[in-house]
Amino acid sequence: VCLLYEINKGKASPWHPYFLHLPRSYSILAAFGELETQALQVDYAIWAAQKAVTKAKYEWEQAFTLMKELKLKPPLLTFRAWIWATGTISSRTLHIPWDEAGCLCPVGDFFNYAAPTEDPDSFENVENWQNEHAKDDLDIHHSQRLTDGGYEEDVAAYCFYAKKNYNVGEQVLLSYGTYTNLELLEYYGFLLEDNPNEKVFIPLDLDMHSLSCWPKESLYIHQNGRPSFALMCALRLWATPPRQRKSIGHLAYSGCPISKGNEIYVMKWIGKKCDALLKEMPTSVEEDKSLVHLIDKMVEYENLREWVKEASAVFGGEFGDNNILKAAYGVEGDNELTSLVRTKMLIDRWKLAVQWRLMYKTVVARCISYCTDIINSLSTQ
Ligand SMILES: C[S@@+](CC[C@H](N)C(=O)[O-])C[C@H]1O[C@@H](n2cnc3c(N)ncnc32)[C@H](O)[C@@H]1O
Repeated sequence: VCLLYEINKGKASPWHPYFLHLPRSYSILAAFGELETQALQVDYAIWAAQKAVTKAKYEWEQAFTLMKELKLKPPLLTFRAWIWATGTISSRTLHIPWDEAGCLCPVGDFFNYAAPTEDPDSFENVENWQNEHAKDDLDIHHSQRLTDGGYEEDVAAYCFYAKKNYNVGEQVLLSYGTYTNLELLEYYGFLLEDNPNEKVFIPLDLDMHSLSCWPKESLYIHQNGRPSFALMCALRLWATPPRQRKSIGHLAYSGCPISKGNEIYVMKWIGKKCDALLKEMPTSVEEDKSLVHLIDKMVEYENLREWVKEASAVFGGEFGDNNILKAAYGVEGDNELTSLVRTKMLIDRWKLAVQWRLMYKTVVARCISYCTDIINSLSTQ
């Protein structure tokens, strides 16, 4: 509300020059329509998008009376304006200790994102703990200075630190935190093709959850295809006959294989599950790759209809019933320019959704290879 209120002041706002440089739109999940949401294809991602839209609508409705009382101009009262403000806040604010809303920081928000490669608190880094602690003790001041940025009271300024030596002309990147691709989409409206913090969730049976004490969010597959520490523990325990679970449960919880047979059983289960998951998907990895390529090629077409015609000859499904055209041209009262801008934004979001599911499937496929390798190596031992 504060941001829209300030925008409403136009040139009279001291923030006006900054506002002129802000993006016109965001591809955050809350901006996803039905087409892009369904294009995610995976249930939990679809739910995340639907939840983001519902939450934004609810918050907009809650703020509406106040915004009317503040006499905001009608375009600033719309849901689109609300999504824009939400996107600005979620993708550009910096953390400050005295206000949970964070702050907007002109110039400070110029830094693009680079993923941190290691989460020091993660269970996945168990082997590194000892070394890390030793290093921390020796080098505590140094490591503190290696934080990317933060508000520093002594200088009353937000300070940023380069975490490596950059060459002239090289882009300086900042870590905003550890995010999966779905989280990056939700808060920032982009994703990384190579995200070391990606987590892929596969459907598990109820008893797998109830057997172990691991929270649901810890049962996932890493970007490199390896099942997470907790997922392996939970499945090893689940694959152990109930009467033995108590006596050898400690092995599972410490992350050790229980037996060769148990390990092969678990790997086979994950491999089969992943294989079935890929087969159930409406499109394959290869099809998604071609679709991303085709979307990129779209800029070469002068006319969207022409492009859709060609694309629907290659792909049935998503182009069927002229979904894209309907979504792009379906808003009454749009002039040609508005319609063009709207279409471009829609296609941007749609591409992100296709990229997201492609990454999901790529990780699932990597997991199948990982499981096969383990099974092969255990079988020959
Ligand atoms: C705080 S701004 C960073 C500067 C940004 N280029 C700008 O001024 O709009 C955050 C936004 O930049 C974009 N962004 C940041 N890092 C990115 C990356 N690694 N790849 C693609 N887009 C990125 C996303 O749109 C994100 O919402």
